[in-house]
Amino acid sequence: MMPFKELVLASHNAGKLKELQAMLGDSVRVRSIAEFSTIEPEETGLSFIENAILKARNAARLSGLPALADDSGLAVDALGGAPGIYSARYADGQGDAANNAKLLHVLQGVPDAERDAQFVCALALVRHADDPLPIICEGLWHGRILHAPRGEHGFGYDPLFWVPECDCSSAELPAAEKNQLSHRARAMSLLKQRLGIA
Ligand SMILES: O=P(O)(O)OP(=O)(O)OP(=O)(O)OC[C@H]1O[C@@H](n2cnc3c(O)ncnc32)[C@H](O)[C@@H]1O
Ligand SMILES: [Mg+2]
Repeated sequence: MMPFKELVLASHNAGKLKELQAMLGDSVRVRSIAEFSTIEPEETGLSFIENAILKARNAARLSGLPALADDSGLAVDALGGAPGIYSARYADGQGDAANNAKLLHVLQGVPDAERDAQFVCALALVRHADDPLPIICEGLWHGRILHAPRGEHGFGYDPLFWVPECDCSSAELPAAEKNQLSHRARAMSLLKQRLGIA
């Protein structure tokens, strides 16, 4: 049993919200942070975990509810792990298409064998804004950066992320399949185990 009936999802990203909601199912009543505020907190942490905690605390403070936050991104080996925690801001806040264009540009001429990457997801759950023991779960998804976008599903960097085990990009995977395999799916599966709702 989920230890509470209701929680707020601390994300302003529609793609993430859809995936998280699908993964949580009806285990808990999910509220959106958009009901409480449209202002996004500054992500000042140096790690996915710090940023996830910061977003969860902010949402719990605004809503008075337990809060679940997701901080995620793409770490490219050839770029020393960039864009990493800066994935959303890679092209200075110009959005997904600009982020993808920049990534393709900086990887121009890099051969397939050197295009390994992983999606990273850190989930943080706080019971209240000052929770001294947030629950943290992480998930990784290994793949490779394509030379051109493929597929229409998903969001963010999905059209550039080749998934070797599926022989397609993550934007070519139907939502239900991505939600079984992704970095977010792995982190959520661990969270459900921790909460005893697996
Ligand atoms: O912080 P919130 O409000 O949750 O929304 P955000 O979009 O700013 O989220 P992050 O700060 O965690 O940044 C995540 C970045 O990584 C990308 N990303 C994360 N998960 C992804 C996925 O499953 N598929 C494609 N791109 C993903 C996403 O597009 C963003 O550019
Ligand atoms: Mg963000």
